[in-house]
Amino acid sequence: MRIDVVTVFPEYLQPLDLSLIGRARERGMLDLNVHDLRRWTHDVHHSVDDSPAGGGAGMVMKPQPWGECFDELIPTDVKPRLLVTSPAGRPFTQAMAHELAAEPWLMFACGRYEGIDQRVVDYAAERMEVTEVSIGDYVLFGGEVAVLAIIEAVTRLVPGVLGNAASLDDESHNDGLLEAPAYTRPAEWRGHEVPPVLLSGDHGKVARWRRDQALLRTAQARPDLLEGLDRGSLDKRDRLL
Ligand SMILES: COc1cccc(Cn2ccc3ccc(-c4cc(N)[nH]n4)cc32)c1
Repeated sequence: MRIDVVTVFPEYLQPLDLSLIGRARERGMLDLNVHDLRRWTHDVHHSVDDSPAGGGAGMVMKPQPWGECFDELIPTDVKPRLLVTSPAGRPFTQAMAHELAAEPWLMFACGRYEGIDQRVVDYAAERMEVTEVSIGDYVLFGGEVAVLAIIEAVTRLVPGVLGNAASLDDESHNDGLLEAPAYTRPAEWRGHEVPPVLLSGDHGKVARWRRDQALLRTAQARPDLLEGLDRGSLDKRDRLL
């Protein structure tokens, strides 16, 4: 998978040099490149913003650097899927993470200020698939933190990036439920015990306990997820809960 990120703060994306994503890049599983948008500016101040048309507070990212960036990075015959993060975007979910993990080439445009001139999105949409994405109903300073979150969620689904594939099987949101609580050693810590079933060695009982905990956690924290659950995925025991 190829990923390109365009930003005026390339140093914000340095965490992508670390840990499992960093290892996957070293191993050639991810072709991930971060580009400084100011590379496509020509004035002495390398300016990327201008006053908002129609007035108002703040500044807006001007279209010219973005257009020249696309001209250089995107050939005529092969197009990436362009993701533009925004508070007004489509909510990012685990389902979208799986959708994006199937793409051969993703490009992320990180906005700043009050956002990017809309014509950049409209121009790009004439040439490639563009999706505006939100990671939550709150407003960040810019797109970089959202892009880091999305890239983590997407790349951990790319085969080989996450060492132990089993980790993907029973994680939160994978079966539509939140994950059961996790424990490790010691069996007792400051008066808190590991639930005895987890030390029983009975894999059937452990699986049942984890399923029950996942359903209870989901019902408590995210009842909305239960509404969307395919009833067929609930077995008889589930329905008793
Ligand atoms: C566009 O509308 C805006 C209005 C006021 C401020 C800002 C700040 N800002 C600039 C670029 C940018 C990109 C993404 C986000 C963002 C995404 C999520 N989920 N929260 N915040 C915020 C961004 C934008």
